[in-house]
Amino acid sequence: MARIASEEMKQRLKVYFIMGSVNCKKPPLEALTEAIDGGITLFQFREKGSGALVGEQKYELAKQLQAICQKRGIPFIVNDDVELALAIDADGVHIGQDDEDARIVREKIGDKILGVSAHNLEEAQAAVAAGADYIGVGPIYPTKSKADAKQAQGPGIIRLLRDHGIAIPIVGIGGITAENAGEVMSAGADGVSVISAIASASSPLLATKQLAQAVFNNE
Ligand SMILES: C=C1C=NC(C(F)(F)F)=NC1=N
Ligand SMILES: [Mg+2]
Repeated sequence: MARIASEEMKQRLKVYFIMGSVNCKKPPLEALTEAIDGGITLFQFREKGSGALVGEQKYELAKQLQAICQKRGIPFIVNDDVELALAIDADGVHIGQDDEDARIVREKIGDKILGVSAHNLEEAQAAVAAGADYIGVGPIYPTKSKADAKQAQGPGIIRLLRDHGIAIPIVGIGGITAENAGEVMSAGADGVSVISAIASASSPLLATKQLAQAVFNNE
């Protein structure tokens, strides 16, 4: 299997749903099914925060969510946990600046998708050099989903990266909703990623449709 092409990565990043059991109003399997029906293009399993599952329970939930994604042709990305990603043969991993070094992770996962969080130009340049397939840039707006989130930077950070020649696929993250997704895309992002906008919606199906509409109206 070869590395994912940049163009395909950009298409996959359009409507990127990130979720774990602690984020969901509905049962996780239901929330994911509705999000897929609503048009997400990529999924990340992020089992993190107080009350998150660990060990066997985390493994089982990952397998169940992965099975739903595989049936519907949605790539399955695992956050942080490279060993879990390898154990279940996930489609990729996402790592932050405080996780394992991106170069080491790239060696471990071969041609699987590698996403790296970046908060500034230096981190973005380092992620490109390490062989990332995409970078997650943010938090764009204030977020409640990540307890240790950095200061929100606004969509201008994405424009700054593009103006400084960062051409790698970029997904914005942090407090993104159907209302502000358009300006994130206009700033030069290839897509938007969300947790609570879909996971805590009373209708993840409707929330996803509205978010997808905002993204595709501003491609
Ligand atoms: C902290 C994160 C930052 N960005 C992303 C993504 F949207 F996938 F790029 N995922 C994360 N878990
Ligand atoms: Mg991390």
